[in-house]
Formats: sequence, C-alpha cells, structure tokens
Amino acid sequence: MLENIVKVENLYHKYGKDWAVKDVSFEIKSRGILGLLGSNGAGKSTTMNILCGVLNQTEGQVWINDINVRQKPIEARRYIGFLPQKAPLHLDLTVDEYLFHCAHLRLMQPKEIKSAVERVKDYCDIGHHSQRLLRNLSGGYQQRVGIAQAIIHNPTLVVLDEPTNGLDPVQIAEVRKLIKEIGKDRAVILSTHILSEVQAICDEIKMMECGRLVFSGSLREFNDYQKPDTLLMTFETCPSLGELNAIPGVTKVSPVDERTIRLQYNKAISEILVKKSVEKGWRLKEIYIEKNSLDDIFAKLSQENLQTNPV
Ligand SMILES: Nc1ncnc2c1ncn2[C@@H]1O[C@H](COP(=O)(O)OP(=O)(O)OP(=O)(O)O)[C@@H](O)[C@H]1O
Repeated sequence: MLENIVKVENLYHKYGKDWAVKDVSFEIKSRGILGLLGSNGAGKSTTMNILCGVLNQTEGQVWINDINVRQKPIEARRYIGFLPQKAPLHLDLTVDEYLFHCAHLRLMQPKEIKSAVERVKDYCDIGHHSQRLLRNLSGGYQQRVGIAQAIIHNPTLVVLDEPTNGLDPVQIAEVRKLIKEIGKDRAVILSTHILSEVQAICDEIKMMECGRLVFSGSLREFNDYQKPDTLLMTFETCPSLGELNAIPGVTKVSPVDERTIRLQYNKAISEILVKKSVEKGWRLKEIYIEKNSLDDIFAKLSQENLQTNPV
C-alpha cells in the first residue's frame, strides 16, 4: 500500500558555497493543500524544484509516491504536476496547441490526450479561449493555463510556486478557488510569502526561514503557536491595579481607559478573574483574549530561527 505521497528526508542544497536548504524533512500522506510559507530567499523555490526533479539536491532523499525522484526522475514526474514561479508558457502557441504540447511532454498516451485537454480546459474554465494565443490572455488566464498544464496528466501531487504572484485581486480570488478545487482530489503544495493566502486556502502550513523548516502544523496550530498572554477586560466597577496585580499568575496590569484593563499573565487565569469579579462586585462586562496576528507569529518565528541558526 502507498504510504506517502511525498517523503523528504534530510534535504540539503547549496549554490556554490551557500546553503539554500538545510536539513529539511517532511511527509505528506493525504490530499489537501499545504502552504509553504517563507520570506524571500527562505528556500521555498529550491525545495520545490528539488521535489519536482528540476534540480538535483546536494544531499538527502525525496520520494514521490514511493519513487525516488533522483533515481527515477522520469517515472516520478508522472505523478507530479509543477507550475514554477515563472510559468513555462510558450506565448506564440494557442491554448490548445500549448496543452497538446504539454501532454506530449508528460508522455501521455496519444489516444488519451484529446480528452485530457478538454477535461482540463473545462476544469480551469479556459475552453472559451482555446484558439487564443497565450500572449493575448490576461495574467489570470495565463495562470489558469499554467495550472492546466500542471494537472493535465492527472498527477497525485501538484506543486505551485507562488501561483497568485502578480495577479490583481479578482484574478487572485479566481485562481485560489481553482486551487481549492484541485486540493479536493490531490495533494497540493503551494509556496507563498503572503500570510492571508495560507489563511484563505491551506489546510496545513510549513514555514521556512534561512533554508530550514521552522514550523509544521495546521493553520490553527500556527495561530496558537505563540500562546496568547494578554487579556483585555472591561468592568462596570473597575478594581484597583493593586488588586489585580495581587492575583497569582498576573504579571503586568496596564489601564487602557477608566473601565478597561489589559492584563499579562503566565498561567490560565480567566476563571479566577471571573470568580473574583463576582466576589468583589467588579461587574465584569467583557473579557477578551488578545491573539497575535499571523504577521506577529511570522516575525517571531523568523527571529527565533535567526537567533538559533545565525546566517
Ligand atoms: N540559481 C541560484 N544560484 C545561486 N543562488 C541561488 C540560486 N537560486 C536561489 N539562490 C539563493 O538560494 C536562497 C534560497 O532561494 P529560493 O529561491 O529557494 O528562496 P525562496 O524562498 O523561493 O524565495 P523567493 O520567494 O524570493 O523566490 C537565496 O539566498 C537565493 O539567493
């Protein structure tokens, strides 16, 4: 039985003397969308290029559908669909000509090609542009054609490198919708440096910084990564700062206005605060856990990694 759609083991890559990817390991066992998040130069494209057999790694192993990509690249590529950062479009071909060309490159059986081209055109909603030259399509439609070539051979894994880069907001929304559809039947890895992109479409997140994986988990785990440590509380009868400071677990008390106070804490204290409020007649009106924004988490993870692994 197939165990992993993707297995990456101790992957390293260097360009000249500089390591771009350092000791990256992970597995993907099921369909869905994995967001590979990281700032510019983090090592995302290098990792994706290695996964897709476009670049040979310096060290480590990659298997796609249990096939070693380095040892059997042609066989492995049957299961991989790839849209690189710069879509490999031949602008002087029509949509149909280009998709037929890609199907041949993917070594599809000639008798399957016509129906596969029709299927992906339908899926990516580009059928009405079949006879148009690629150079005359909008950025959004060119990107759809790029995605169509990546799925024409029905791969198990689809790798999309910054697929919404350079698109306008309407095109971004349409391309994201298409990617979500693709992720229902296949494993999709998409790279981005846009946090809202992973929130919008990804089920799982891996974050890279300076060539290393610094986070792996669900979107929820990513949001919870940095435990909230601030409460915003509004009272009808505001207690004194000293009373709040005396509660075990409270580390800092700062007034926001005459009825609202921000509390920092180092252990779970909401229940204690609610009880105290009833006992002392503070008439607690509202209690709100302040969460870090994804941007805060992103900055913190990047910073932590720089401190542990200086460049
Ligand atoms: N062909 C190359 N030759 C030399 N260095 C390279 C090459 N390609 C990438 N690098 C370097 O390797 C590091 C990782 O680059 P990579 O493109 O993988 O990062 P990335 O996360 O995809 O960034 P971006 O979002 O900017 O594409 C960077 O420092 C980059 O300058």
